[in-house]
Amino acid sequence: MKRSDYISWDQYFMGVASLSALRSKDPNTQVGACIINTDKRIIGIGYNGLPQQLSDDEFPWTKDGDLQDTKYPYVVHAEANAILNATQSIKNGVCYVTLFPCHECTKLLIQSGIKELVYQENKYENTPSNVAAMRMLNAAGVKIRQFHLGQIEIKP
Ligand SMILES: Nc1nc(=O)n([C@H]2C[C@H](O)[C@@H](COP(=O)(O)O)O2)cc1CO
Ligand SMILES: [Zn+2]
Repeated sequence: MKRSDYISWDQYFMGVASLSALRSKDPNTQVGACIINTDKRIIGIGYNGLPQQLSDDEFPWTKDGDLQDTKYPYVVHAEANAILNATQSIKNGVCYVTLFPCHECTKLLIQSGIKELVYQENKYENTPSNVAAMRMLNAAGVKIRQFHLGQIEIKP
């Protein structure tokens, strides 16, 4: 008889997104994203980090100060990296992300044809970026749902 305690699709894809987030060098917020196609195949993964060729040791990771002295102008968001890393069109795909997307990534996701967004946390709920993102996702008819990974037991 087959095992009954295997992980669900949601746990699997959010698990991949969470594992990806562990690669982030951001000391404050680590985000991971995993995009799947309509066949439930993973077609793009990403985490928040600097563009390639830029040194994680030479650019700032701070939140405060003049914009150019913070991480904000330099970091590529997890969702943007997942889109850029995609091996095929993400049209009609689903994006699993550990943190609700910002307004900029939301535009990229909508424009790439994502039809569903599954997020885990939403620690910036009600900020202007979050409200704008939610407005665009709703207007574009993207299905939005929250999914908490919870504890996954890794067994042989
Ligand atoms: N959905 C997201 N994907 C992301 O990759 N990020 C990144 C950008 C920064 O590296 C970090 C947020 O930094 P902080 O302001 O929480 O210290 O997370 C942020 C969000 C939030 O909208
Ligand atoms: Zn973003």
